[in-house]
Amino acid sequence: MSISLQQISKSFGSFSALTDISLEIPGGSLVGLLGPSGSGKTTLLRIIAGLERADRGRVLFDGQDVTGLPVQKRRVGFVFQQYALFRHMTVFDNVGFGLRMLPRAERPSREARRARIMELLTMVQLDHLASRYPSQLSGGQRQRVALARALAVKPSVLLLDEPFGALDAKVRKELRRWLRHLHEQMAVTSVFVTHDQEEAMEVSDQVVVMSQGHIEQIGSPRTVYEEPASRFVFDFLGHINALSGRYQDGRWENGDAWLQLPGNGCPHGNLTFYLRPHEATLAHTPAADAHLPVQVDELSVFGATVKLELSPRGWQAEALEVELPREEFLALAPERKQALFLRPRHLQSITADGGLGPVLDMQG
Ligand SMILES: Nc1ncnc2c1ncn2[C@@H]1O[C@H](COP(=O)(O)OP(=O)(O)OP(=O)(O)O)[C@@H](O)[C@H]1O
Repeated sequence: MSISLQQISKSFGSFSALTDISLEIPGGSLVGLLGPSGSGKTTLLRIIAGLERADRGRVLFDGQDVTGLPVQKRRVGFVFQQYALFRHMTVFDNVGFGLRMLPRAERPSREARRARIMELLTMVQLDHLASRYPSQLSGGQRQRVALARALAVKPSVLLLDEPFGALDAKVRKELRRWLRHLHEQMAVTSVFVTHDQEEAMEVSDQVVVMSQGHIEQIGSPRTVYEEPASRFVFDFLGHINALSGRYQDGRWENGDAWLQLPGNGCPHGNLTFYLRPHEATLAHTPAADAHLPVQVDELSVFGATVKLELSPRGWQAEALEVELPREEFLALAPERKQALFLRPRHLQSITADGGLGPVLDMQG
């Protein structure tokens, strides 16, 4: 079932929560709505569900206008962060609840319901816990029951609002992979809300980045990360280091720090660069084209890349963060408090009006 949102706007009193949102969600895809708190993700999800009415615009399911249809008639399944399972019902009865509530004409027989429930419980790998009560399950298991329950009535659209938000990091990661896998099996059009970049990037076919009630960018995880359409997207997806200074004729300066940049494409005057942590190297001596003295504050020696927190020496910048491949880190063998030199490989310039300017690649 494809979903088409056409020029959706929604205000709460004088506050505009969504402004002119248009979005095409292909049938069978898994779309992540990503944005900071208050950007309108949940409101948009509720409008798709029919739990909230838009002030303007239309919602279409497979080309059919469902704008005026109430939630019960839209065949949507939900999973929320704190999905309250029925505490007095077993896992089996929780999953079967929606099926029992169907109008008599649509309700499957007792045997068919039982088969469907067991099929779903097997799919979420909880068939062995069918007779437990929610209080006897872990948080991750409860969310899997919630998901099985949402899928029981064969929804045409599955909506998930921060489904793993309340769980610890390890369980979240497991459930993400598992949701991806489940989605591949079921191919039900799914929209999920998250403010966690990693989650959106790992799970979604398409990411919709939202800010202040509008869409900043729609694209594959790779596109939004590698080709951000705006400064907001660049900033929001992953950590950035901001290097601000004065630029003239290819040379950028800030206190003792300077860069001799390729080309001469930036406007003279104040100029800020964004630098991703993995797009820089560190050395014991400055390079011919980069003199950015730093001191090592913290090292996080965990996994295939090593994260270093640095502070500038003799120039002004917020604390800097650099990620080095493990071999590069071992060859450099830096220690806390050690003085080193930072060399960017790839810089994104920011224009005076706050937009994205030219990208500069340092030679070599
Ligand atoms: N029923 C309501 N009445 C008044 N304001 C509301 C209502 N629902 C949402 N808002 C406001 O609309 C804005 C968008 O809220 P929404 O819940 O959609 O954001 P969100 O991106 O999902 O945020 P979060 O990640 O914190 O859940 C917020 O500023 C919120 O305070």
